[in-house]
Amino acid sequence: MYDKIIPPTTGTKITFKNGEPIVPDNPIIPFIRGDGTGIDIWPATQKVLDAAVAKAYKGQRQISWFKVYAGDEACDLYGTYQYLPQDTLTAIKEYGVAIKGPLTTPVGGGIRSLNVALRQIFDLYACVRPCRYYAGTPSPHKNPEKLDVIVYRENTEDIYLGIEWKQGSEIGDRLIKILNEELIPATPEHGKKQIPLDAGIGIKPISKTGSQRLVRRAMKHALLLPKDKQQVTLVHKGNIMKYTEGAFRDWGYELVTSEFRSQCVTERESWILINKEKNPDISPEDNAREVDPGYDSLTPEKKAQIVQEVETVLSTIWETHGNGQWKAKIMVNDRIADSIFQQIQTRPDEYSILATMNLNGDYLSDAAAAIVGGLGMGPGANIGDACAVFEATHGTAPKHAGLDRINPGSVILSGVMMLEFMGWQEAADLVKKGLGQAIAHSQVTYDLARLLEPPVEPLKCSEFADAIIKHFD
Ligand SMILES: NC(=O)C1=CN([C@@H]2O[C@H](COP(=O)(O)OP(=O)(O)OC[C@H]3O[C@@H](n4cnc5c(N)ncnc54)[C@H](OP(=O)(O)O)[C@@H]3O)[C@@H](O)[C@H]2O)C=CC1
Ligand SMILES: O=C(O)CCC(=O)C(=O)O
Ligand SMILES: [Mg+2]
Repeated sequence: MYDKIIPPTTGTKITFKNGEPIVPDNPIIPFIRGDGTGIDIWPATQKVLDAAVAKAYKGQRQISWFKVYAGDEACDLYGTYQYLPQDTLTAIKEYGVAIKGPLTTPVGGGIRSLNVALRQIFDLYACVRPCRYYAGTPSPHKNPEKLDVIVYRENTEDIYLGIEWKQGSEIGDRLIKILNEELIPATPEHGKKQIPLDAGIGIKPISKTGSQRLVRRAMKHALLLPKDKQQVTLVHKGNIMKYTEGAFRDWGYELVTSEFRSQCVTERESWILINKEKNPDISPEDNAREVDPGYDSLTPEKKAQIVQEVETVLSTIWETHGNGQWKAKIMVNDRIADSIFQQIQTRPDEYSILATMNLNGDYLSDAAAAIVGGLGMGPGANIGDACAVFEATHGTAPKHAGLDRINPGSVILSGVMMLEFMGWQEAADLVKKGLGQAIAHSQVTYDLARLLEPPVEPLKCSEFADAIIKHFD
């Protein structure tokens, strides 16, 4: 079955039923060490996870690690350009849950991202990146503890599908010609616009299916959160990209108000309900005027549409959501992408789950990680219905590779997410406790040490792992 790797002789595989993992006490879990600082981070992570499982379950449970290859390490073993060997794909498919270090992607040419490829091959459509603060972590923000968000990033489409044509390529030039001469003139709303002849071209597909399955997962996650965190914000740039990002927002609202109708309220619905709660006799028109401040200058058609919206909300959900009942439901709102970057800094405690498309989510997860301590503190998971691959938000940080200095926190916390996904909460809690205590005692790697005031002597990557384990007790 495998060409160059041999699975562990002990352990069994994790299987999936209805999208949920069924986990034996001795699961086989494939891991990819990763390029660059993967060489430092992975051993530290494995040591911490093994120690936590051993302490939590006293031998009743353990992980059988299965080393699989991708990136530079794979080329060393399998040959030139064998960045993602079939063995690795077979192992991840077979064992269902895997964890990986970062993999290099060249800029401007060369191979396409192996990280993105894994997400697409296994249809890991939800990239889940929690950003929460551990007390004592230095941050450029005054109140970093106020940020506690989970980025839910659509992981398989958008510009990351990688359908692009280089400037000057034959097909790229043909496409521009067809667009300029046929398709754009045939679309009146585009007027006389033309694509510059020396442009590179990328395609940004955003599908209804892809958008709605991501939002569905985000909503299911919201239901598991404490009441005051039950909120999903649809993040988009739909004012500019109307039929991709704008459609994402509309499909998101469509999904939540159909599949989660009894469990959620949208922000606009809440305004309509509040208006009636404050003034039970308010007319639909006055209610519409309150909901849309520019109402009086709108066209008659637009006014009628908003009045209709008010009437529909009141006739369909007043009984179930009115008189304050909506406060106990998941709040679904939306924000334009550029504004959410400032909102998570100026009003962090107003947000919880941020559901968005691939590119926005990529940017937003690095930005949110920065607030709670930087890329050394940014874990992540790529989740599908039959497979999950856990990995940090950051990349290979090549200038630190092999120096035993990088912060392994993000991959360790990705391991925590994996343990939680497996239902091994006791082991996950031990790691969180150990990591939290290490940071609280200023036992940190260079990235956090340099920000502490006064600065402290940094621990090595491996020493940080040891400090975490010591703080299990
Ligand atoms: N999922 C994946 O595997 C990903 C892969 N990549 C790939 O990684 C490569 C390098 O990308 P690059 O843009 O440099 O981004 P990186 O995330 O690798 O690193 C950028 C900087 O972030 C800080 N940083 C990153 N990781 C850590 C950590 N664990 N602890 C502390 N600080 C950290 C370092 O800052 P400083 O030096 O200032 O301390 C580092 O120089 C590229 O090929 C990219 O495509 C990128 C993102 C995700
Ligand atoms: O695949 C890559 O090299 C970068 C991906 C990335 O930045 C991310 O997923 O956050
Ligand atoms: Mg990124």
